[in-house]
Amino acid sequence: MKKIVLTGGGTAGHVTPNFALLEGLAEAGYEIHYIGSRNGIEKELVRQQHLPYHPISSGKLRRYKDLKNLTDPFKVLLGCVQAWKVLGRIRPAVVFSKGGFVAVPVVLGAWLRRIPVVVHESDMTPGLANRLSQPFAKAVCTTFPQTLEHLPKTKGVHTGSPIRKSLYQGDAGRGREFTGLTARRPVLLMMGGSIGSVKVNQVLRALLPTLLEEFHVLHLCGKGNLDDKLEGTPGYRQYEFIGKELPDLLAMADLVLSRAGSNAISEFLALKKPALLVPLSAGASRGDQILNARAFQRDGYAHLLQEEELTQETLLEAIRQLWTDRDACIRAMEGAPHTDGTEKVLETIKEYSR
Ligand SMILES: CC(=O)N[C@H]1[C@@H](OP(=O)(O)OP(=O)(O)OC[C@H]2O[C@@H](n3ccc(=O)[nH]c3=O)[C@H](O)[C@@H]2O)O[C@H](CO)[C@@H](O)[C@@H]1O
Repeated sequence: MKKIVLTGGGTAGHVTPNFALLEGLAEAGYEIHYIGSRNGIEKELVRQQHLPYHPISSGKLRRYKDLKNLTDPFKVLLGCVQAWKVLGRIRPAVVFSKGGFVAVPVVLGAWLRRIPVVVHESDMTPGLANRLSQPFAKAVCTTFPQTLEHLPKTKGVHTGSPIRKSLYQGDAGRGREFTGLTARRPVLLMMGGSIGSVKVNQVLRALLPTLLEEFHVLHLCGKGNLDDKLEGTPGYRQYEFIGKELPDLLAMADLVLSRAGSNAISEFLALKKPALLVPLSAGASRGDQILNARAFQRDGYAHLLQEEELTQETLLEAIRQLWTDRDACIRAMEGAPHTDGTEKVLETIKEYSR
């Protein structure tokens, strides 16, 4: 039986797109394995998918410091040896990497074993792990067409972002049952990226008394960010991270307030959810979310509020403005050329499997 090793981790955005491929890979006859870190978010997410999980050592994730992401060279080297060994046991036909720091040793291990590697880059410009992986990959799939400019002509393939099928199967009724918010009122879903956003959380929470007069608010606030004082607030529900109920919560949502992580915004586009994006500032990141959000704003799929301009007043005004422009946003998204990269990524993987 043909085998495939999936890898990627550190934040959910480097993991969840892999899951969109599972059904198609199984249909194509691949036995699927996952290599991830010992303690990263990918471990628990992959366990929920019941896939064989092979943990390796990986350099510490020091976010936003670019090269320092890989400053633990010993652990990275150990990870390479471990990945090389695991790959020798599994002997996959191909490795698919969704990036993130754990992916680099796996890509190197695969290259040493002459196993073809396909990488996927979600952001407009390639992240550090993918920049390091690119020379060892046969192909680099991209969410945005503009990313091809940053890649060798022979390797870049614009595919779009793979979207999990389950996201299309959400049911608002089930969501209302789960949240207990049964009254008919517009629903604002706030998603701060897979780890939440302390900054947006604070402003949103300060604004709640006003917002709750107009909306129900579902708040995905990130691990460790629950606010006990707000438990029981009528019309408001907070969750650290939502797993299998996410499709139902998205189905309930009329508007989304979100960071501009590439996978999250690709999901809003695929589901035609008008979004107000507050991208992570360039000071706190390499600025990828700003580029993502600008592209979405330009195409009319979302509204943009810069973090530097985020106050209770601007947030309230921007939410109200999006509510007014909701139909125009949905129309723009309905006209988007293609919004789900699953099939194209699967084709690329099959093409390069040995
Ligand atoms: C802080 C940071 O480094 N962010 C980066 C990270 O974002 P991050 O890891 O937050 O990834 P995204 O926002 O792209 O995706 C988040 C994923 O988590 C899922 N989700 C989220 C909340 C929840 O409760 N349940 C759930 O399932 C979303 O549906 C989505 O699939 O990787 C992205 C893709 O490389 C980049 O664009 C972001 O800039």
